Order: sequence, then C-alpha cells, then structure tokens
Amino acid sequence: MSAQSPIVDNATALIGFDDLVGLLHAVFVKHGTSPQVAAILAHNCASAERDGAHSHGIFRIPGYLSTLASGWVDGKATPVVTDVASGFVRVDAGNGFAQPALEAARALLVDKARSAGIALLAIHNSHHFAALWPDVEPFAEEGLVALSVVNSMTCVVPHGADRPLFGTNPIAFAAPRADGLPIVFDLATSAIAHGDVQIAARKGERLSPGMGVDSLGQPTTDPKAVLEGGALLPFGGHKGSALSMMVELLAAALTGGNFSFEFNWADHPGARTPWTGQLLIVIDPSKTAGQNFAERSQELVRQMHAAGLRRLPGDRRHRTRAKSQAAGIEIEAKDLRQLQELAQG
Ligand SMILES: NC(=O)C1=CN([C@@H]2O[C@H](COP(=O)(O)OP(=O)(O)OC[C@H]3O[C@@H](n4cnc5c(N)ncnc54)[C@H](OP(=O)(O)O)[C@@H]3O)[C@@H](O)[C@H]2O)C=CC1
Ligand SMILES: O=C(O)C1=NCCCC1
Repeated sequence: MSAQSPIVDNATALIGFDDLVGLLHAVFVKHGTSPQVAAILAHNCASAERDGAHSHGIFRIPGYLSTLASGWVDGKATPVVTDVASGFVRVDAGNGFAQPALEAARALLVDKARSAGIALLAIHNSHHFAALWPDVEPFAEEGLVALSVVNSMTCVVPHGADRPLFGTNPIAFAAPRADGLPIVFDLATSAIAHGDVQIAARKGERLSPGMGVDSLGQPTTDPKAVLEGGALLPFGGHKGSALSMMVELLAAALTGGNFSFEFNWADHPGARTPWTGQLLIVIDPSKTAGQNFAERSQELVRQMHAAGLRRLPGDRRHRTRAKSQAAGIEIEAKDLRQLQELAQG
C-alpha cells in the first residue's frame, strides 16, 4: 500500500502498516511525546493492530492521550540505563513509557545475554499500556529466549481474598524455532484482560462466567458491573493467583517499581496508565544444553501437532499479521477519521 492512501468504504478502512505508524507518530507528537518516544509507541501500537491484538491497538489511543494531557506520564522522558553487573541491567524510565526504556537498554542486554548466557533487565518508574509480546518476540527473532512480566493496576481479587489487589499482570514468553516463526505466548494472569472487558462493555457483550465480580463481590457476566466498582478474577483460581503474585514480586519488588496497589490516579483526572515496573530475562540458548535449541523447540512443535494440536499460541496473531501485510490493516473508518483528526491537533 502506498503512503497515505488508505482504502475507505463507509464502515471500514484498509491502511498499510507504515501509513498507520506514520499516522500514530503524528498523533503522539501532537499530544506531547518526543519524536523518539512517538516512534516507539506508534510502532508498538500499529503492530498490535496489524496482528489483531485489538485490546492494545488503536483502541488504546484515547487512553494514551488523556494520560499525557493529565501530566501523569512524561511523554518526553529520557530513560537512564545502568550497567549493574555482568548479567544485570537496570533502567529508570523517568516516569515515561516502558518501551523506550527497553529500547534504550536493548543492545546492552543482548550483549550481556550473549556473553554471560543470561541477562536480566529491571525497568522501574515506568508506564506499560501495551501488549507484552512486542517486548519479547524480537529477541526470539535473534535466536534468544525471552521472558517478561509487568504488573498493572489493582483490579483483580487474589484467589480467596475479599477485595481487588493485584493487576491483570501479564506474562510473555518467546523462543526461536528452526522451521517457523518464534513460539510466543502472552497472557494476562486475570481471566480476561481489562482492555477486553472495556471492549465487551462498548459492544454490549457479556463476559464468560467466572471472569468477574460486581461491586458486592457477587459473580457477574456484565462487563459494566466489573468496570463500575467490580473486579476481575485470576485465571485458573489459586494457580493464576500465584502467578499474578509472582508478577507483582518480579515486576515491582525486584525492579524497584510500584506494586499495582501502590499508586492511584485520583489526583490526575484522565490518567489511565499503570505506573509500575517490568522485568525481562533474556537467555542465549547456545550457551546452555549444547544441543541446537531451535531444533529442539521445532521437535516439540512437531510432536504437539502430531498429538492433534491445531493452534499454537501466536498462530492466530501471525495469521492476522500475514493477512494485514497482504491486504492492509482493517480498521473502522470512524477510527481512521478520529486518528486523522487527532493528528491535526
Ligand atoms: N500492559 C499491561 O499491563 C497488560 C497487558 N495485557 C495484554 O493483553 C493482551 C491480551 O491478554 P489475554 O486476554 O490474556 O490474551 P488471550 O487470552 O487472548 O491469549 C493469551 C495467549 O494464548 C494464546 N491463545 C489464545 N487462545 C488460544 C487457543 N485456543 N489455543 C492456543 N493458544 C491460544 C494467544 O495466542 P494468539 O495471540 O495467537 O491468539 C496468546 O498467546 C496481551 O497482549 C497482554 O500482554 C494484559 C494485561 C495487562
Ligand atoms: O488490558 C489490561 O489489562 C491492561 N492493559 C494495559 C495496562 C493496564 C492493564
């Protein structure tokens, strides 16, 4: 698709990836980020939209912009990277977004992983408002294994507790494989991501049973009841709850970031981004078992398929990406018009 030429009918538009990145870049800069931060956020957000990860694509733009307008996040922050030890990098994101902090540390992190076999990145004083897979997938594309966790804002009742405390706290993992795209999963430790609850509320859809409770702590399938004083539940009862607790410990306690319950937006009307921490672990598999890791992961996939599995985590996303790359990214025409207006001011 040529630059700035989305194909629009009454209801839908098809836009090329580079065009969407350019449009989002203009939106972010117009609303208070530096060009450098805008480039990273625009690429991240357009990638989510391209891959059909709608809960963290252009749906998030109003939240980004109201947060920037509220002064809750610094859209021009310059991350400060500290080379702590042989396998340990620390970044103070300067109350900015987490993705520019990761970008600032990426080269050092990869160097350390390749020389020591493993490296850890601890980001704090950061805001993560996006999907987590874009943070790990590029490492697997370079032959590395990556794991990341980030905590968010209080909206999940720990299993057995009476009130919300944890965030939706996702975990993302990426590993290379010999004959295909990397193996990637990215999942909230809540039964459903908060973004998907908001989308269900807008569309007038119900949630599946077991995902949320209302303001009285009673089970509900009404997304509005969850959003208006209610809360989410962890996936898998005590098991998801334990993983969510682990995310709080790794993403906040270990990095120097806030726990999900340690901040509130009350003084910043319009603020939507969690102000927390993020942890990444990157492993060079060539330094470990002495076998070809990518061949071994390919063998696992082969056996999973032979066992009848038809869909690996990441397959839907990669299929959507291929479709978007061939035909353009499909978005609602009204959303395109809104982005064009936002880019003007
Ligand atoms: N920044 C933040 O603080 C937060 C961000 N998020 C983000 O929200 C997004 C959505 O999370 P969540 O709702 O848990 O994601 P989903 O439950 O939709 O998917 C979780 C993972 O499971 C895979 N998957 C889904 N269904 C199947 C299936 N039937 N068979 C095999 N694999 C499957 C997905 O692959 P595929 O993608 O290919 O469908 C994905 O890797 C994530 O990107 C997450 O990072 C969530 C919470 C907080
Ligand atoms: O969908 C979610 O859950 C979240 N996404 C972005 C940050 C806050 C939580």
